[in-house]
Amino acid sequence: MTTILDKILLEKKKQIEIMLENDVPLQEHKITRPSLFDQLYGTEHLQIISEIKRASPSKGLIAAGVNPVVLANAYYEAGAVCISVLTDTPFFQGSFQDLAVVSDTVPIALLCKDFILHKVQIDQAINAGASVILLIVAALSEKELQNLYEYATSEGLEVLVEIHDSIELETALKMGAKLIGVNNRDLRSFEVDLSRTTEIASIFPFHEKRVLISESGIRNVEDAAQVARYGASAVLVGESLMKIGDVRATINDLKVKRGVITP
Ligand SMILES: O=C(O)c1ccccc1NCC(=O)[C@H](O)[C@H](O)COP(=O)(O)O
Repeated sequence: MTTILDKILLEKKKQIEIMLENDVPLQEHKITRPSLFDQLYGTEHLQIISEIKRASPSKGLIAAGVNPVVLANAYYEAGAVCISVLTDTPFFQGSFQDLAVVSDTVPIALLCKDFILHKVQIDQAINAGASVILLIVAALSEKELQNLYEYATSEGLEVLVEIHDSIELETALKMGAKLIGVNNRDLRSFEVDLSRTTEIASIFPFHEKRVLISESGIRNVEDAAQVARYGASAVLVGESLMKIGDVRATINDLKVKRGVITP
């Protein structure tokens, strides 16, 4: 059966062909944004990676007309540790233009949230001002993952490696990932389950100086508290923040105290 992830990756390959034909060169760059890892490692309180998300395959339109500059400023002033910008257009209605305007607006860590399969996308992310990229274990072979990871870090980026189960955790650990995100959403079935984070947390090597991030499906302070209790350093939140009126109060509420417990 063809899943949504298969469809996204197929479309992404077509976009990569076009990017390669257009040959946009990597610009001279020096990444000066604060390190996401440094801010998350050992944090006492859960930190918030706030996402700009206009639409999604699971929810359709969320906030199509959002102004990314206004929202990025609100996230920054509310104390988000990082802003995640979805740059995929066909499925999320985002763009590298969104990333570039957010980059011009805020000085904090900036995540290019896309389905990266080729280094040309990493070049685009850098050109648009990202300091962090996402690599999804389920979308790449181990060799591709390693090559893209090494290329991104050699260009000064941090890499958030996204996993969904213990086998993918093994892959991420083997390649030396320091920032590891558990996606609570199954990208094939859309099912969201926060116990993905608690299960991974129970086998996560916190003592090895690695950071665990819980991604997707965080709707309220109870959800935040659940993943924080198990040692997550940050949550990546999209839809709930896009729909909420008071971003400042919500981000503040989500910054609950962390603790590492064994389930
Ligand atoms: O959000 C989706 O429907 C989706 C479907 C298929 C692949 C990826 C998808 N989302 C990307 C993300 O990882 C989320 O935008 C991010 O973690 C925030 O999730 P949420 O807070 O649940 O909006």
